Amino acid sequence: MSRSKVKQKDGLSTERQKYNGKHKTLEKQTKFKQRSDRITQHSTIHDREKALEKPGKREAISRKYIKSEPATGDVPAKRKKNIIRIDPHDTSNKRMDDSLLSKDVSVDKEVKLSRNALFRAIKPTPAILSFVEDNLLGRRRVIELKNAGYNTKLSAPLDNIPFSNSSERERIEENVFRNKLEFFAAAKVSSSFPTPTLPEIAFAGRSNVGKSSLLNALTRQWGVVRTSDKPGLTQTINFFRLASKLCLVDLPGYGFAFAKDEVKDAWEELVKEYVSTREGLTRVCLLVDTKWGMKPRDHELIDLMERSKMPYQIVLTKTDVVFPVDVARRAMQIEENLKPKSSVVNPVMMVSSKSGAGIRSLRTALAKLSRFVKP
Ligand SMILES: Nc1nc2c(ncn2[C@@H]2O[C@H](COP(=O)(O)OP(=O)(O)OP(=O)(O)O)[C@@H](O)[C@H]2O)c(=O)[nH]1
Ligand SMILES: [Mg+2]
Repeated sequence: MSRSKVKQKDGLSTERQKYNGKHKTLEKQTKFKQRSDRITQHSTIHDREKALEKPGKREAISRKYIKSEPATGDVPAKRKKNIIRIDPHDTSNKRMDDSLLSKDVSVDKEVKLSRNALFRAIKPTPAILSFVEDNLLGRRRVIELKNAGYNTKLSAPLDNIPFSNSSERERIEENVFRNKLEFFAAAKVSSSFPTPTLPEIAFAGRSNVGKSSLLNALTRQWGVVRTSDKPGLTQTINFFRLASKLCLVDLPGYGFAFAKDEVKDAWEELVKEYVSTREGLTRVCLLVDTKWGMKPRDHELIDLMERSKMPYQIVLTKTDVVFPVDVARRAMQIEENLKPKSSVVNPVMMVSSKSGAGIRSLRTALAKLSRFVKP
């Protein structure tokens, strides 16, 4: 046998071997597939039987199998789409008060806008504007406050430095407000008011306007009178004594507060009674939030004080949250509104218990009311 024939034979045998090998693997693969198909079929039937035993899952699983099973010829029925057609001329479903409501909202908006526009139209006089600037009232940057001598690290800065070189002011304040403020009585009903032995100055106003904070700032004793973010913290009439000079009275706020209506009404009645009948009450400081201005409840109290001839002083609070020009506008607006009133004490005072602006001026004005210190 020649070498080439041997090679050919060898080649043929290897090809056949290869073919046989391939054939065998194909056979193996088909067998394996058939067996796995049988297993899955078996397990499917087994699973389905199992699922049928569990009543809760029965429906869900059977739906799953129905989905996965090939369609057996019948075409699934098409689901009908629910189309809602709205007839533009049909008014049966329309709320009868729809048009009324929308009218109300628009009227409200108009009133609001016009009030806002009226406020913006107020042109503050140069005198008020320069007062606001000189006393660092209105929104300020920390750097400005630091440059003016405020200790911005304290929650209640001690003083408004620009006024500290007046010796008369210092003398008056030394005598009254450098004394330690002590809490001495709280009253929930008028019969338990303490006997009036000292001239009293009361702080009234809506809830959360900053009455308690102002008392702390005036006496430089942060924390003596409790304050809170939540309107309605002060719920009784609290009396504080400044040695034997003055009595400062923290009143519960009226208007919006986190309290039941009947409780709020009771506070309001108590405040009204105190303000109109209390002997020894020398001045009421009516606090008004600079941002929001006077509200109907403030006017109610003003009317009461006018009737009982009780002198009252308007104090704008939280001046640090609005622009200086708006502080000036608010002061002008209030002075203009209260022009016809006879018991109001002018001018309107402006303070910020947070930055300390205006505190010294108010302290001086109030110290003059003390029986022992004559200016
Ligand atoms: N930015 C700013 N916040 C202030 C100022 N004064 C008070 N606040 C904040 O206003 C909130 C209410 O202050 P309070 O002093 O408790 O107010 P109140 O009028 O005594 O409130 P009631 O006791 O609930 O009637 C607190 O979170 C104070 O920190 C202020 O001058 N500036
Ligand atoms: Mg309070």
